[in-house]
Amino acid sequence: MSGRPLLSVEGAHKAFGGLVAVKDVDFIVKQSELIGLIGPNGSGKTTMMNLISGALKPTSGTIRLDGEIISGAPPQRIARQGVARTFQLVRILPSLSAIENVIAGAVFGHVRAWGDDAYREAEILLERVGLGGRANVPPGAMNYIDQKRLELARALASNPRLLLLDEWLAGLNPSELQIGIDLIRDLRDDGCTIIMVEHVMDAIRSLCDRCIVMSSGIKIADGSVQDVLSQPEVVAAYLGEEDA
Ligand SMILES: Nc1ncnc2c1ncn2[C@@H]1O[C@H](COP(=O)(O)OP(=O)(O)OP(=O)(O)O)[C@@H](O)[C@H]1O
Repeated sequence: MSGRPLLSVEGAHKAFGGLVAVKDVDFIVKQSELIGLIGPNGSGKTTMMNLISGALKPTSGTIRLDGEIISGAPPQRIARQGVARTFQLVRILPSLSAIENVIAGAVFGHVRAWGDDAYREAEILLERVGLGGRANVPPGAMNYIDQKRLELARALASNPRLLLLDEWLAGLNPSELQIGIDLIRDLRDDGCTIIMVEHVMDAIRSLCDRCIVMSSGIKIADGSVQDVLSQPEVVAAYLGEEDA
């Protein structure tokens, strides 16, 4: 992948008291890459996403977005700088309609849009994620995959430079999973830069340019999916895990 570096993580370290969740992790994500961040349960993947999005401040280390330091900044500032995310447990505003949720993403994000412009863009995004014609539906009346689609549309509404997907495919049935994979593939093909934390290995295999493997807070592998998944240390880390 020949793009320029968009995200650089240098010596990222996060301790919760005596527990080190992320230990001196370094990696670079280039423009338009789709990176899988994988590893066994409790290996530090979500903590790493939280360090990038600003939900957590690193104990030490530096994270840069397009050369600018973002580590330690509040999450709303990092969102404005162009990092959008979805959460392991869907977070949408239940009292707002679908389209209002998407507009909220546009208002607080990287490329801010207001009024009619925001409405039109939100309609396009709803269409894009497969929710065309459902602008006025309250999220509570949607099934799980549609809520996931909505959260993705909200994240995309800010026109992010970097999209973080935290187990976005979790909990989908096999046919929904294929829809979800196709949707992420479309984003990738449009040049979106994405880090996806995922346990669904078929999705990692079919979507990712590269994957980074964490185990006990340490980055143990970084490379093409095929190479990484055949490394003995990675196999050992997954031993006993369902997806190994
Ligand atoms: N806020 C917190 N306070 C204390 N410990 C935490 C906190 N957040 C995470 N941890 C611990 O840090 C370690 C890494 O957790 P993390 O959620 O980052 O792992 P993960 O790889 O995302 O796991 P999973 O795949 O199960 O979601 C775990 O031991 C977890 O219990």
